[in-house]
Amino acid sequence: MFTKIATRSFSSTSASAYKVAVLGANGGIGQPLSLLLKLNHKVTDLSLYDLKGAPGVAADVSHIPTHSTVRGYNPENLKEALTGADVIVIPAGVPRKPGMTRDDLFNTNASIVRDLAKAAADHAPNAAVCIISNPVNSTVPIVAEVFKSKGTYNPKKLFGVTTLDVLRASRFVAEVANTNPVHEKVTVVGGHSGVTIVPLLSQTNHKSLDAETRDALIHRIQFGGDEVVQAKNGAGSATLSMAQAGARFTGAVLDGLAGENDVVEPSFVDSPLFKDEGVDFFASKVTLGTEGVKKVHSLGELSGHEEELIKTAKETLIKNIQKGVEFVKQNP
Ligand SMILES: NC(=O)C1=CN([C@@H]2O[C@H](COP(=O)(O)OP(=O)(O)OC[C@H]3O[C@@H](n4cnc5c(N)ncnc54)[C@H](O)[C@@H]3O)[C@@H](O)[C@H]2O)C=CC1
Ligand SMILES: O=C([O-])CC(=O)C(=O)O
Repeated sequence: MFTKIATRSFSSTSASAYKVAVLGANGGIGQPLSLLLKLNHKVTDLSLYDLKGAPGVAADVSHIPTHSTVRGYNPENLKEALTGADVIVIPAGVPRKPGMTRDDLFNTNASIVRDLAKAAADHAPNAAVCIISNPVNSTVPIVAEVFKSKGTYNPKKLFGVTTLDVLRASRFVAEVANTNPVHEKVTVVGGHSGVTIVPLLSQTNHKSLDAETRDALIHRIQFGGDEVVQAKNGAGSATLSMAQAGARFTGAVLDGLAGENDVVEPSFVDSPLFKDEGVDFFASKVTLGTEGVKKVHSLGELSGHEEELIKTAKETLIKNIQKGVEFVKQNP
């Protein structure tokens, strides 16, 4: 069979030439994420950093013949890893084991994310920063506080990556409705843990599911991470699906930076939607542009049931966000 291979031309002066740094690149997410980013033609400089092992991942990934340079860095070269980065993706930190909540990761991951945020603020203050490390509802506010303390906070350039919830929603809704998940688009809003994850099924073609089916579907989307944690049985949490989610979200940020039109993905961002109620960060659809966040979309029309879910999500989010802010105040 003859397969037509698409050819593209590249120029080193192209407006679509970006340095992307992955912090935690030797991890379960970091490795496949680095692979997928090597396949993104907008990434011309892929910078892989970890406490150890990143040079090995870089050597491996660098043999893939796409038009990018790949370099691996150990802690003594963190500055070099970050300098000139347009986008920084952070999957550094420990994952869950069965029986743990994402919040149980706070004690370990808060300081990891704080320290990486300090380095990012010092060496790449204009980069878009995409946070994967859990608990996202708290680690994103931690990064914001660190950048504020250094006078470099740009709310348009900080993102909590909630794309895995979007992928799961597409997959799980398709399983219930017996449709092709590729065509299922579900907006997921709120945050990234349990009840803070709110899929807006009323805005899909599946608004008339009976209450029992709907509730089971929503529960599966909210607790999809637990399915993987339990199946991996102590060996970690989602890595491969998360790498795909992270690559998709990073790709969308790059598309936005490159000035492409109508780049829209849900993300947990510094949001005006519920600030007057004390919820400073909230995930909703975001249009991505050359300066990062171009527009934070409102939630649109909600069912009464979704209104209730959002109310519950906000109560937990306020506490999760406050915990991150307090952590930086107490442990600057
Ligand atoms: N946002 C989301 O949807 C998801 C988030 N996660 C979170 O992503 C994080 C990473 O998960 P995995 O890759 O499975 O864990 P992992 O343990 O396999 O990898 C983590 C990597 O981070 C590195 N690391 C630790 N401290 C570091 C530091 N100070 N600087 C640089 N690198 C450092 C480790 O050396 C390791 O290579 C966890 O917190 C997990 O909960 C996981 C799945 C989905
Ligand atoms: O469940 C976890 O701990 C990892 C995660 O965030 C997810 O899979 O959504």
